[in-house]
Amino acid sequence: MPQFPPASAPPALDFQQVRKTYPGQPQPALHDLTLHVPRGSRMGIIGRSGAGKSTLVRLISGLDHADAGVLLARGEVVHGPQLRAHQARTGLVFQQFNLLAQRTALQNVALPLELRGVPRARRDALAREQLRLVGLEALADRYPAQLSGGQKQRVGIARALVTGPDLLLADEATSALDPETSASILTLLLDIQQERDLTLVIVTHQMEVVRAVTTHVAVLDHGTIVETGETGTVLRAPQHPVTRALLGAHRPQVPLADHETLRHLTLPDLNPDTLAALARSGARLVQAQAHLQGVDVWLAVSAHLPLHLPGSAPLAVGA
Ligand SMILES: Nc1ncnc2c1ncn2[C@@H]1O[C@H](COP(=O)(O)OP(=O)(O)OP(=O)(O)O)[C@@H](O)[C@H]1O
Repeated sequence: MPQFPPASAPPALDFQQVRKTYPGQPQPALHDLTLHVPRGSRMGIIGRSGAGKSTLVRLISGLDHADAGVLLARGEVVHGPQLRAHQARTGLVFQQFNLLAQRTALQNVALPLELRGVPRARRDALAREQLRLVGLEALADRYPAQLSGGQKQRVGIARALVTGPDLLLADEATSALDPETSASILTLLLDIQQERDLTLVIVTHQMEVVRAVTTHVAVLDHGTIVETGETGTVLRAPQHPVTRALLGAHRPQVPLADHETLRHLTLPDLNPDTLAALARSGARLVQAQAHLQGVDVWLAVSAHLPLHLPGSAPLAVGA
């Protein structure tokens, strides 16, 4: 189980009743948005297209400000002089990498230090250290055009880390990558988060990203958080239709008998007892995928039988 600081420690981020309306727009892009990101957590923020994810990223990163409500970072209001301090402690990883084409990998990573006036020898040493951390030390002198998508993202991550942030914000960081590269980048982010004890906020439209790495999740829809909680809990028993729809996006296409319905569950594991209990309940295992929170299973269930699993009350059959 992940360890979090005592409840008295201020959350890494605390949004209270935040609203943001773009000029000329009748509807706010964000409204009544309340969100707590515990320190040391890995928070996934998920939502469909247009839900407000990019707007939220802009507020968290301090690139834009809210019209109403309060945004606290590490217990302090992000406003005025605090904004700079917040930005200095927040690393950003982007979907399109945002590397400068005319700079080498090393020079890209060193850029935030250069902007802060760190002397060259020192910034190059620090940038090289970050490149080593992401496994790219040997490619330090290559230009972005000479790197693969995954390598570019590793450079982007090294650049985000070079100033020593305590909060890392990854905005659709794996959306432009193929599944295998995406998995390796998520593993890297997870390793770094644990090694450096960072708070990681991952904004994504992909539920599999949430499943793979997060400890907590917040579901954004029409500019507000409609469901939030520990990832395992939300995945096991999603309460909001949007969460269920996002989870159901990977519903396997399998033929079902007339008396069967397809049921999705997240189980702590798939041990022989669980498998035997599924068989006794007349449930047919259609698909199983292991991830950090447990095992995601799709079952074909006989509509007239409740599901009995070890350690849980009988589960009604439903969508
Ligand atoms: N600069 C802008 N001016 C006016 N309206 C905007 C602007 N940026 C976003 N919006 C609107 O705000 C709402 C939220 O948009 P946002 O880009 O934050 O959503 P998103 O969840 O990031 O979507 P996507 O996944 O498609 O990128 C949408 O209705 C969008 O049309």
